[in-house]
Amino acid sequence: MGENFLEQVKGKLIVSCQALPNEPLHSSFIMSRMALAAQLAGAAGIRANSVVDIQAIQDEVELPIIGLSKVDYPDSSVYITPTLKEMRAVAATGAQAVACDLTRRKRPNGEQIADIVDQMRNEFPETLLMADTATLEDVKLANELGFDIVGTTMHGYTPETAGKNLADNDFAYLKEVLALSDAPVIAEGKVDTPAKAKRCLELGCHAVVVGGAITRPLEIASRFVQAINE
Ligand SMILES: CC(=O)N[C@H](C=O)[C@@H](O)[C@H](O)[C@H](O)COP(=O)(O)O
Repeated sequence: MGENFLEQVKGKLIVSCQALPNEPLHSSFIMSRMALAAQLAGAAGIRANSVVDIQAIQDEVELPIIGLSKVDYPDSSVYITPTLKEMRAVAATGAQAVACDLTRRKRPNGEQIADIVDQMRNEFPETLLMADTATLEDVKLANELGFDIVGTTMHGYTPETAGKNLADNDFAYLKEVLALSDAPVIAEGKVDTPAKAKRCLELGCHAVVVGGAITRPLEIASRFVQAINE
């Protein structure tokens, strides 16, 4: 299943279809239709949050899925598939890959990522593991733990990387990730134009994930309103 996923998305677009409870499009049905639009447009994969959304999307489209589960815990700022419980639940949907936060922040319940990875390899040997990283140190950790895919998902979204944008200086940070990572790199996070997506692939990324610029109309409309009001 895993190898096949990497083949299917190679050099292609993966569309992230996500809407949290506080967002206007929060609905598994709507996310499944977003995924259908992505499939009709020629995207090669979907990234989706929560077991219910993943299942709705699986019912609607044929595309392979990177699944995750965003959960807030009081004792940790890690929220993307933070514990073994969410990892198992997402893998059990049959999603081809499971993504989790791989920043070096403390995880909920004192869980250790190395233990989570060991357990997942035992229980779900077919499922690919994607590391959502923020820094080069995180990429090194992904190498050490043998993650199958490295994503730049958290770059710009941690206190350490706040204010940074993947596209800065013609993707200078992404180039460093590509040089360092043992695993195929998927560019993700603030890739908000077709030209940027194309550039990520030209630089050697295995695939590129685009989310908000395609599937978050509040974000898209706000950019227009802002530009007009400036
Ligand atoms: C930081 C975080 O929580 N990122 C999440 C990860 O799954 C999603 O909210 C993003 O939409 C996704 O990474 C795609 O990025 P963008 O929407 O910028 O194209």
